[in-house]
Order: sequence, then C-alpha cells, then structure tokens
Amino acid sequence: MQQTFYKYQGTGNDFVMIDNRQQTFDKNNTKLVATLCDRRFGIGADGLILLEDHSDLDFKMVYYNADGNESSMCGNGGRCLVAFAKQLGIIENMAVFEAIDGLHHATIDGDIVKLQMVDVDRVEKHENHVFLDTGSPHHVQFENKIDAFDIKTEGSKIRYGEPYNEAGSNVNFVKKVSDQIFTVRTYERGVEDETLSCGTGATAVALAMHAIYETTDNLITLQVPGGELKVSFEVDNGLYKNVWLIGAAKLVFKGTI
Ligand SMILES: N[C@@H](CCC[C@H](N)C(=O)O)C(=O)O
Repeated sequence: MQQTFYKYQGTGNDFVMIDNRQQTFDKNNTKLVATLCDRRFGIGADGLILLEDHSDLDFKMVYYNADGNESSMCGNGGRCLVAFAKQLGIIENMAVFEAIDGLHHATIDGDIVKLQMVDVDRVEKHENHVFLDTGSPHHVQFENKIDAFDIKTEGSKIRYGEPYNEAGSNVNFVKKVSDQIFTVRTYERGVEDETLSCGTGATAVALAMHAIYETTDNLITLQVPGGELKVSFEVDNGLYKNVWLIGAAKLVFKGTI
C-alpha cells in the first residue's frame, strides 16, 4: 500500500506527518515508525505524528518518538501539526485539537505557530536541577560551558539515572544570556540524542527559570541549536497558566512510501 507523508520541522525538531483521517496507518507497528524515522534506512525524523479526526475538535494528535513508541506531548510537533492541518485545509488561522495531555488551542500566522501548553502547578526545585512536566517530563540544569558540552553522554546519564530510571526524562542544559534570554540544549528521551530543539523543553526552561527567580519576565526567548522559540505565561499563586509556545513551523518536503 502506498502512503503519502509530509516532513515538517519546527526550529530543527523534525517530524514525519501522516494524514490518518481514514485510519489507514498501522498504529501499533513500532518497527515501522522507527524505520520511517531512521535517518539512514528511512525518511529521517525525531518523531512521527498522525493527524486524526476528532468528533468535536479540529483534529487529534497522535505522537511517536523516533524509537517507534507513542509518547507524551511534543510541543514542536504540535506546532508543526497545526501548520500541516492548515495545509490540508482543515483549519484557517486557528485550531483546537486534542493531544495526549489534553486540549490545545493554537493560532497560525505565516510560518509562526503559537501553541497553548498545559498549565503547570508543580515545579520541583532540587539542589542542582529543577524538574517539571510541561506535557512531557523535563529535567532542567545549568551548564555554563554549554557550547562545548557533550549533551549526548551527559544527558543519557541523567535520563537513565535516579530518580528517572526506565520511565526517563528529557534533559535540558541551560545557560543564562540575560534576564529574558536563555540558551538551551536538550537530550530527548525516545530519540536518545540531542535534538536541535524541544518545545516542551523550551517551555520547561522558561517556567523553571521564573520559578527559581532567574527571571521576573513572562516572555522568555530560548535560543536553541535550530533557531529561536519564545514562551509567554502568567503566574497565579504558583500556577503557571496561559502558557504559549511560539516559533516557526515549516514544510520540508512531501513524499510517498
Ligand atoms: N520534541 C518534543 C518532545 C517529544 C517528547 C519527548 N521526546 C518525550 O518522550 O518526552 C517537543 O518539542 O516537545
């Protein structure tokens, strides 16, 4: 059977997108997803996303990591999916869709997609790191020599270590540039390597920096290897709400397998 796919990227975090409104994709085929995401034997991507019909909303998002397993929320993937839905003619400039972590609102203007993320009420502050869940779990840690740092080696030690173990966490290394700007490099669970950008990770860093008083701003710029993301939010009695992830999402190419 032939399957049309689209390749999208959001600040270098890249995804294979499939329109699965007709339910033609074999959703339990972990090996197929992993092969499609493989950069040598497949199309190559950090993840694969299915766009599916939803009875009440614009569409539903089903996300798989590059290892072939369905996973928690992908912020950049969600932004790319909004651009894909626009290309398919499902939405115009606004979307409401369901993902694994609940309902998401989004807007699209040219290449720029703004995606509302989940509210966050729990930010764990530890001695040398912060842990929070922005739809996906994130460990956030300062690293001043960020440019020369071995993200894959150091990130994998943390991702598989205590207290994360099997379930794992994504791991973000951060350097403060100014009160409003932070440089971030992320080791992604399920890709098991550094990616050029992680949307839930950028969101986690922005909220973590605010929670530990590294910034008092509520519009933060995150410099990631694949470009720039912005995160805006409100804080109400320790609850981070109205959290938006903002950045470019673009079609790379379309093909058939
Ligand atoms: N790239 C994503 C995060 C995808 C999920 C992550 N790999 C996990 O399994 O937790 C993003 O942009 O948020």
